[in-house]
Amino acid sequence: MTPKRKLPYTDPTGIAPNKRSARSKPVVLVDDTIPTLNSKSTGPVERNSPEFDHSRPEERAGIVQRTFYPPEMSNERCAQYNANEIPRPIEELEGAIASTAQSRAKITTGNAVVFWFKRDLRIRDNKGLSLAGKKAREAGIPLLCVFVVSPQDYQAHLTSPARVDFELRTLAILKRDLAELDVPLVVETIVKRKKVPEYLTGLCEELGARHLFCNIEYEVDELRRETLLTKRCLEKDIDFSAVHDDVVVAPGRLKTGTGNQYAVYSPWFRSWIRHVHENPELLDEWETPGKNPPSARDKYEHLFDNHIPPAPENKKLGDEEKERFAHLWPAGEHEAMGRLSKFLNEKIGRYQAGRNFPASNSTALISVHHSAGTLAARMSVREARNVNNTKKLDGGNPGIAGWISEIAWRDFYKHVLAHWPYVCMNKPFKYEYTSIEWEYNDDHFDKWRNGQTGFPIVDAAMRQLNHMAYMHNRCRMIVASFLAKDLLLDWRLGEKYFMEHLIDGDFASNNGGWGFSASTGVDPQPYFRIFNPLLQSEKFDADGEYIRKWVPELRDVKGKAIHDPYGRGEGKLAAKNGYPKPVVDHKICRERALARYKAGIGRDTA
Ligand SMILES: Cc1cc2nc3c(=O)[nH]c(=O)nc-3n(C[C@H](O)[C@H](O)[C@H](O)COP(=O)(O)OP(=O)(O)OC[C@H]3O[C@@H](n4cnc5c(N)ncnc54)[C@H](O)[C@@H]3O)c2cc1C
Repeated sequence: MTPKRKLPYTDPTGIAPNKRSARSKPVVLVDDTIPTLNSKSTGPVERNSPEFDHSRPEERAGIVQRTFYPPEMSNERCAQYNANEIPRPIEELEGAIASTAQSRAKITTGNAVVFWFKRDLRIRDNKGLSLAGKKAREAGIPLLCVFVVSPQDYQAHLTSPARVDFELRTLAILKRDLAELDVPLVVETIVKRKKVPEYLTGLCEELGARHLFCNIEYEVDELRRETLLTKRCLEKDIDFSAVHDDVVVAPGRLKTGTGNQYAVYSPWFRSWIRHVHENPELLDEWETPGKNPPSARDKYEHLFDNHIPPAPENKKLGDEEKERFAHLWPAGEHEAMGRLSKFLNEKIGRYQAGRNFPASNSTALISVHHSAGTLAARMSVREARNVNNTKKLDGGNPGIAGWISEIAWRDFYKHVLAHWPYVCMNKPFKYEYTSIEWEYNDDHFDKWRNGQTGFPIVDAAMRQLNHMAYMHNRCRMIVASFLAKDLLLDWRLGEKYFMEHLIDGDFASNNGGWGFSASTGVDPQPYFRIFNPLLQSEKFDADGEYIRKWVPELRDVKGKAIHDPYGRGEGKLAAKNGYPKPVVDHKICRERALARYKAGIGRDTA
């Protein structure tokens, strides 16, 4: 192990130690005195000492959830993935699909075809469902659908209660729509996530189904589960088909001239555009399944009777929250289509000019639908192209081209996740940044999450998140940068908080966004480019409209002082209304972050 050096420390509060109040006293977020699962020593060890077990704070802060996962992966193993020395979960799944293809093709149809819904909660333009429907129609047998509620998966994936509620509301709509096609939707709660494959094979056996279809999810656990299912199903004479649907272009299809994966968005995007132009069928709509034979109603009456369960105990919302989220985020694919058409008809032309300004209401507010799969990304790109004056995805109206390029970001981050699977195992894409010394300061983290940092743009954004389970993209970047660079808190604390609160929480996009902001991700932006929250605020919320909406204590602050009331002569008014002073000094923090990043990176590359 490389010896840890003492790190330069500058107090970011800018207050002399003897003048610090109890409020600014740092409190560790993790308890260093409790021995860890893999620690040999029993007493506390200095963070900078060579014996310090770096997995401890991560585990105690709940970043590495040891109930479900092993300790943090080593840099050596990340390097092995990058050197193609160990197979990636996506390669294992694709390998299992290919190696079983011949045997699976010989399986004759049984009494029914089953489709397993996951994060693809729609009937329209759903590839896996469409293929399942086609198989059933050709064999003249019914299509049956299933969704598994897995409380452990919700816990392991940090799914927010708002999102669980959205999914359950969507399932009720989906069940009703499928019933109109005489297709039942079974919604079953399986407490232990490891039991899901067994439940699915058991269900197929019980129903006499020999074909099970689903769409692929790109997180590691899910890819491994589907690999296992491919083999287990075959042992039971069931053909399990997992297909690419969540993205426009499947991961692994775009390669650089030297045959490598792209790790930078711009060249990847040019390649994505070229690929879709050359393969326009990628945007074609998948056929909606037809009606089941009339006998299905009677035969599967018990399946139609099945009810949508309430949210699991650990993901329940209060009554007021339930009402608020149902009002803000109506569920289901009809709502998604309605939102999409309204955006395309009324707003997309202004998208490029307005998308960075949080008060301008210029974006589609559609991410929850892409994320829960109530809307296919493919459908969004196709419909946007259809309202343009060219078939070129990167031409014509700049608003349309710009919007399509944002959806491409979503594809990009899924490609990154599939090719660099360790990002799903708590490691940064730039794994050599693992040794950066992060803070685990309770007080700072509390202020950040509650919108009490004294930086108006940061506080407005965090309050938007806490109220709406959503935050504008520009603000996501600002608060993420503030957490990682100004507070120097472990960026994974912020990543986790986002997942636990966003209704549109999506592992790949969230991880990608946090990696971008903390400079630990795929983006080539160097760590020394640090967002200045004041400049961001002045540039993207010049009139303070967004701040005034979310921070009522500052509603009466006039002019430019809204961005920094204590620094611009409105401190008295802010203090009278209970608005806090800045928790840190940005200039000092900037220097501290530069030193820490430099030291951390140096430590691992030394
Ligand atoms: C730190 C951070 C965390 C994020 N976490 C998530 C997340 O958990 N889930 C999520 O869906 N998005 C996430 N994003 C991306 C982005 O902020 C949201 O997708 C966007 O704000 C959604 O609003 P909209 O639907 O109005 O987007 P629009 O601007 O209308 O964009 C259209 C669609 O394109 C996709 N998209 C847009 N921007 C991005 C982007 N930067 N990365 C990936 N996809 C994008 C979304 O599906 C979005 O619905 C994150 C960004 C950052 C910086």
